[in-house]
Amino acid sequence: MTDTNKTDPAVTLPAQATDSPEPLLKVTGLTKHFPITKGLLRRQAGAVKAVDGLDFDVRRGETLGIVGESGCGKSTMGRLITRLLEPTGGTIEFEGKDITHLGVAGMRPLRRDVQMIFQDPYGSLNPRHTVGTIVSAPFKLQNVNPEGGLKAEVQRLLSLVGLNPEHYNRYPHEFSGGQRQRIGIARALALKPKLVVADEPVSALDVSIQAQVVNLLDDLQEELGLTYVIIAHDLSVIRHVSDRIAVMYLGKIVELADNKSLYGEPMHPYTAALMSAVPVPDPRRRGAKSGRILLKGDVPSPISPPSGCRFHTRCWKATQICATQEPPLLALKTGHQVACHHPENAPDQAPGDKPLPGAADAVTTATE
Ligand SMILES: Nc1ncnc2c1ncn2[C@@H]1O[C@H](COP(=O)(O)OP(=O)(O)OP(=O)(O)O)[C@@H](O)[C@H]1O
Repeated sequence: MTDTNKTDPAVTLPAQATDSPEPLLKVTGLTKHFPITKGLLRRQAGAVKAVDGLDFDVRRGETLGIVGESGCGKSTMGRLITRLLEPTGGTIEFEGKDITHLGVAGMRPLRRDVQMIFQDPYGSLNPRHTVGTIVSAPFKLQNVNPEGGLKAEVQRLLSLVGLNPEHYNRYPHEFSGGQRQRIGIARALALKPKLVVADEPVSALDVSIQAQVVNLLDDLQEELGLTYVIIAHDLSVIRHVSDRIAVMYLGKIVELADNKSLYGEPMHPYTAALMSAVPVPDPRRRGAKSGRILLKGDVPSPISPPSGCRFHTRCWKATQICATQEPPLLALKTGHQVACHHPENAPDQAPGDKPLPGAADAVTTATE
């Protein structure tokens, strides 16, 4: 089956307000430690520090991209802010209301406002249910009777995401990967949410289909005034969709900036390394000496992360202070925060500090 990215221009939902100065979501000191238990008595022997003190806002109408290597805590963060996971510490405020520890009943109205799109468009759809049943489910769960009837509303949503409304009675296996992700998007948008958290929404799709789904998300945002948090390990997807971007490393945000500033003048050495590893698509630049920074070694374990700056064990700029003092996330330029003692493209925060032995060998550089 072919995948189309056409949305029906006749179908619109009211746009949500985008001019309020209050952030839609505010996260302070957000932490999630998964306990590791041992023995018959399941004594706690340690913890996986998956998310370890995050501070950020999501503004109305924006797309905040979250990027970082596998295991840095992106999905855990997504599940915390949608309250699918209970945080260990910190606070989550949605429209100024503290929702950190709301129970099932308290969360009920919020379930309409905050929706999640998952990575695997097949695994997240029940194969025994028709598309009609899948997209109707949020209405039934929330006891919502749409004007004009449920079937008409579901068919309207299917056309909104570029699917044929006649396919209401088909099953997920009858659709392509991209179309299945569109079904997941229709389900997420059913109750007109204010915030949509998409965890790797295109990484399971063929590259040729990825752009179509990314463009659909873009179109729907404009049409419906949605606010997105998009989680991805792929820097080019994040660059394409995001207004602002948070870079995560081992459970922490190491850099947070607007798209242009982050890609134009990255400040954290980790961000610089991530970006220099992205292949250059422009054939004219392929032959140029781009000086790619190749990080050596693996990401350390989140069970016992390195002291001080968590990146210091892989950083070519690391000095004594990096091993002992955790750098705070500071705005070194307007709208550009970084947690680094020795940032790129900004004044050194600890000039004259002694380099750590072997730091210079933490990377190799490659020229193409
Ligand atoms: N339920 C859990 N119990 C124990 N550890 C967990 C649990 N969920 C996640 N983790 C661990 O927390 C850390 C962060 O995982 P998370 O899935 O949030 O990272 P990620 O950046 O989304 O990675 P990926 O892109 O591979 O999904 C990892 O070390 C992971 O093994």
